[in-house]
Amino acid sequence: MASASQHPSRRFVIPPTHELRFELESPTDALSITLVSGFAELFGFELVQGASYGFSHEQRGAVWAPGVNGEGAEVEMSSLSSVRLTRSMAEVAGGTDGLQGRATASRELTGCSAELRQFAWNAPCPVVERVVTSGGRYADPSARERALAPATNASSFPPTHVTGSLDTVYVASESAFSTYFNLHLSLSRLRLLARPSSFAMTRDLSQPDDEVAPPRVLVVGERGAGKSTLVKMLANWRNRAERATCGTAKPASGITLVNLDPSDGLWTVPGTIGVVNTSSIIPTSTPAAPFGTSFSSGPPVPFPPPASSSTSSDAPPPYNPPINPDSYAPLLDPLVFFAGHLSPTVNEPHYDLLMQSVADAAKRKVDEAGMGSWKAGWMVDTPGEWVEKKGGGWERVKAAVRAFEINVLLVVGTERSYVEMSKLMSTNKTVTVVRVPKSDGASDPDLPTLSRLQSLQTRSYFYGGPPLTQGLLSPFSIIVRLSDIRIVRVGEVAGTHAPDSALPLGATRLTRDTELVEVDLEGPRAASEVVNRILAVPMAEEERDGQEKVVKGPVMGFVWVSALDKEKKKITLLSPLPGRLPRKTLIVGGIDWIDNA
Ligand SMILES: Nc1ncnc2c1ncn2[C@@H]1O[C@H](COP(=O)(O)OP(=O)(O)OP(=O)(O)O)[C@@H](O)[C@H]1O
Repeated sequence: MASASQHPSRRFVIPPTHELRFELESPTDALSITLVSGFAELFGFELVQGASYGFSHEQRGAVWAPGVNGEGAEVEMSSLSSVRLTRSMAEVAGGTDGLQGRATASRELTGCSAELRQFAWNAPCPVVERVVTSGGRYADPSARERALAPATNASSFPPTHVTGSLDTVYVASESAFSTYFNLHLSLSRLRLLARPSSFAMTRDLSQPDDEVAPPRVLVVGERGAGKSTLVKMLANWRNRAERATCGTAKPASGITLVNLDPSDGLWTVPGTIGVVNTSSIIPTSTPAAPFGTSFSSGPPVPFPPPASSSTSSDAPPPYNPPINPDSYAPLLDPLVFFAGHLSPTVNEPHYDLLMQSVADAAKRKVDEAGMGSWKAGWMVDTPGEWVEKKGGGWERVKAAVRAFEINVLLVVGTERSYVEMSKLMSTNKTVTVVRVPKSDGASDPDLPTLSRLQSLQTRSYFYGGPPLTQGLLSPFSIIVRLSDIRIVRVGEVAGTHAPDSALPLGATRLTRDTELVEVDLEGPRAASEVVNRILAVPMAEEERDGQEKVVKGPVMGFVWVSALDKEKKKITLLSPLPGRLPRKTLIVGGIDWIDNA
């Protein structure tokens, strides 16, 4: 095993309220940061001294020294090349032998110091073993052999080579985080002042409706302005404060987070929106799971899989999970809705229905979670397109303000957007429009990066990982008779029907955008419509609950179509769970994925 002393380190000093920004430029790069002394946090997640935090998959981030007791920070970085690792990156990164020594030395010199190490691995995702039980059947017998064969070096994890250098690391003096923290303090004050109405407390009709609402925040801003990061920081700060004050007698209450951007793929796969109530403090390690993961895809396996994965002498050693459990994305229990497309504009009527369903679900979650959660309010993250008037973005903002009973509209970024949003809300006296600056470190990833990330998110849903955040999952390949399922889409495929303006005078369209349209699985276009597509499994059962609930209700999970055999009238699906599909009706959208593991 490569020891820590083999990796020379560089140190950076972070003065109080400054940020150390880093950016992993290649999908094969990885980095670990160790806080050696002092106080520092990463997007609201406090770093523990001596513990090692890993980053992967083109993650960008910033270690912020909040300036506790006026102290700054010192950061040490190691840039490695062509070093051969024999154990997992996390284990090397987590090795504390050399680091503790530096910590002591460093603490004497300055208030805080941290250490950065960069790694790279050959394969972005680990494939150590896929377990096949009697419940799972492989359509192609060789697929089973392939799946059971030990992973080859070409696609192995742990990493075998370390290359590259940490070029994109710098200390930034202009940080927006102090402003963000002040915003958190203002929101905390609103939470303290919040009071349910006397009527709601007593159910006595003679009591007035004198509610003082908690902060219900809608965050808007251009793509890559740092909206999701801001939501995460505000949620982490709130949850840290709640944990610090609630004591041990009762569990900490959560805050409700809503994501309305289908391209984010926050908790499951891209193409979804959803809501979660959480008291977790969310770490940052990979953009594939920026807000934790959902366990709807099966239990994570945070321990090494059985030794069968390394029977051959060439096989890599078994997967070792990160030593530092704090770097795991926490398991959350989100309610997820399938929009089916990466942009809300593809089928707006359907998206609007889903947004209303998410709003109803958020209110229900808050009611169920108790007074602490009610006072925490909620934070709603939105797609970047919404700051633009063209494309109906502003209409969506207004609709979201109504649906989520928003009282704080947070504009991240330009003054122009702030002025426009203020005008938009000028008639709504209950909404306060607040502008916060965009962090210079936040930026919109380019399209290839985005599509790599979206593919990784889908892969993580089925297989688990990425390695620094989660254990390994074992999806099943199942074969289903075409007569046993009904694949539907919501509305016609975009672009295949004439616009309303082109219809003859007085004529209306036969299929509405919110109606289920069955895909003819034996028709000539069937393969192009479903193969390599993600299908959502709705919670509602079409025959029992009706179409409407399928269209606007939440989903219980996803399967992926790997093959369609029209002659044998069978379809092959990759499913997180073995056995029969829980629903006959499956919803297809436009989310493609190739399983190139
Ligand atoms: N201060 C910072 N330093 C370095 N990187 C940052 C900083 N703030 C945000 N980032 C990074 O910038 C990228 C974009 O941030 P984020 O996803 O929060 O933006 P967004 O506005 O939600 O984007 P979108 O509209 O595409 O969802 C992310 O990779 C995030 O980690």
